[in-house]
Amino acid sequence: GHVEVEVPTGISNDPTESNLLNASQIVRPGGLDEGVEKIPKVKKPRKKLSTRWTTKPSCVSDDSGQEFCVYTNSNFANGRGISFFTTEEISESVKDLAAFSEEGVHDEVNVFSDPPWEVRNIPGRGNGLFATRKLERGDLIIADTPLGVYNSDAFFADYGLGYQYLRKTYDQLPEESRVILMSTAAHSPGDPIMERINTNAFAGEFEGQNHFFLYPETALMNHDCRPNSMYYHNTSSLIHSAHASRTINPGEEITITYINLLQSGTERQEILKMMWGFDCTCELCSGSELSKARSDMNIEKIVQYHKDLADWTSSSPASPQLAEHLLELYNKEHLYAALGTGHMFASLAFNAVGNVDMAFQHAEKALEAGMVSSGSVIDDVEEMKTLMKGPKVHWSFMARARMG
Ligand SMILES: C[S@@+](CC[C@H](N)C(=O)[O-])C[C@H]1O[C@@H](n2cnc3c(N)ncnc32)[C@H](O)[C@@H]1O
Repeated sequence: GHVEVEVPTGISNDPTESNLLNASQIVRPGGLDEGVEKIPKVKKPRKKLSTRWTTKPSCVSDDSGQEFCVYTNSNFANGRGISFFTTEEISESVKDLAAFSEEGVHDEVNVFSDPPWEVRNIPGRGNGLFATRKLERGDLIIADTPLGVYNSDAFFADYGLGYQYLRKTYDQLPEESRVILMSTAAHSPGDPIMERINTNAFAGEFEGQNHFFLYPETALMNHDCRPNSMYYHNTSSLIHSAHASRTINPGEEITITYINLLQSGTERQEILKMMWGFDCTCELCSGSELSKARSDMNIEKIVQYHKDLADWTSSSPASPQLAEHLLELYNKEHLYAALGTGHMFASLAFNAVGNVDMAFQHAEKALEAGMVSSGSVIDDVEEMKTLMKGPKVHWSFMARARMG
C-alpha cells in the first residue's frame, strides 16, 4: 500500500534552510555534541538501556517500493518512550547512537520538576513559557527527547492510510507520553497527530535523511523575530536543548525563532502566517514603519557581510573591520544568538591578515558563545579550537594577506 500523509512544515533545524545563520559554508562540520556538555550531572536511579523495539514493527511501502515502518521503544529515556516512522536501515543504525547505547545519557533531561519557567496562556497565541527566575545568557531553559521521529519521505501527497501509521507511532507510546503529546497545540483542524507534527515538529537531517522531531515540551515556546533563547538539537543523544541567548527577566516570555531571521519583515510574516497560521506581533514586527525599514536594511547588510566573509577568493572585500561591523549589526539588531558566528568570522578575518592576538581573542569569544548558538554554529567549534591551538598553522593564517 501507500503511505499517504501530507508533508508537514516543521520548525527548521536545517542550517542550509532556515537556521538563523549559515556560517558553516566555509568550515568543516565538527563536534555535534557540544550542545549538551555543560548540563550538570545529577545522580539518579536509571533503568537499563534497551535497543529492542517493544512493539513489532509495522510497515508500509510507497510507490517506489521503499518501506517505512513504525518502531517503538517504550523504555527509551527512562520510560518516556519514542516512536520512529522511518526506513529499516535507519532503525538499525539508530541503535548505535548515544541515545541508545550510552547509559545514563537521558538522566538529566525530560525533568520538569523545578523549571525556571511556567506555562501561561495568552489570548491570541495559546500557551507559552514565561520565566519565573532571572536567566543569564547560556543558562539551560529546557531539554527534552522526542516522542516521535518521522522520516519526511514517509509523507506523501495524499492522506488516509498514512495517518493510520502515524496513529501507531502514538498508540504504542506509554500512556503518560500520549497525554503529553496530545496536550501540544494544533493550529489547524485535521488528523490529530499530523496536525501536531505540523505545528510543533522540528525539521532536520537525521542519519542522512530529513526527519521531523516532535519535542513536546520545547513545543511550548512561541516564536519571536528577536528571540531570547536558542535551541540546539543533538542527533546522537536525541536531546534538544534551549539556552538563554541574553538575560531574561522574571515574567518575560521565553521565545525561539521558527524561521530564518535573516529575511525582511514582510518575508518573515508571510512564512509564519502560511506555515503556523499566525500574524506575528512580536516587538520588531509591530514597530514603526521606519524602525522596520531600518531593520530590513541591517539584515540585508548582515547577509551581504556573511557572503563577503565566507568568500576566500582574491576579490572578496572581507577584512577585520568588516567582521567588527558585522558584530555591531548583530547587537544593534538584537540578534544575540548570532554573536558566536560573528566572532568566528572575526577570528578568521584577523588571522587572515596575520593578527594572531585578535584572532585568538575572537576564537575564545566564539567558543564562549557556542552554547547559545544553533547547530550550524556549534559545528564551527572544532574550527575555533584548532585555530586556538596554532593560529599560524591554521589554514586561514595570512590567507588574505597573501592574495595581495
Ligand atoms: C510550537 S506551538 C507554540 C506553543 C503554542 N502556543 C501552544 O499553545 O502550545 C506553535 C503555535 O503557537 C502559536 N504561536 C507561536 N508563536 C506565536 C506568536 N508569536 N504569535 C501568535 N501565535 C503564536 C501559533 O498558533 C503556532 O502555530
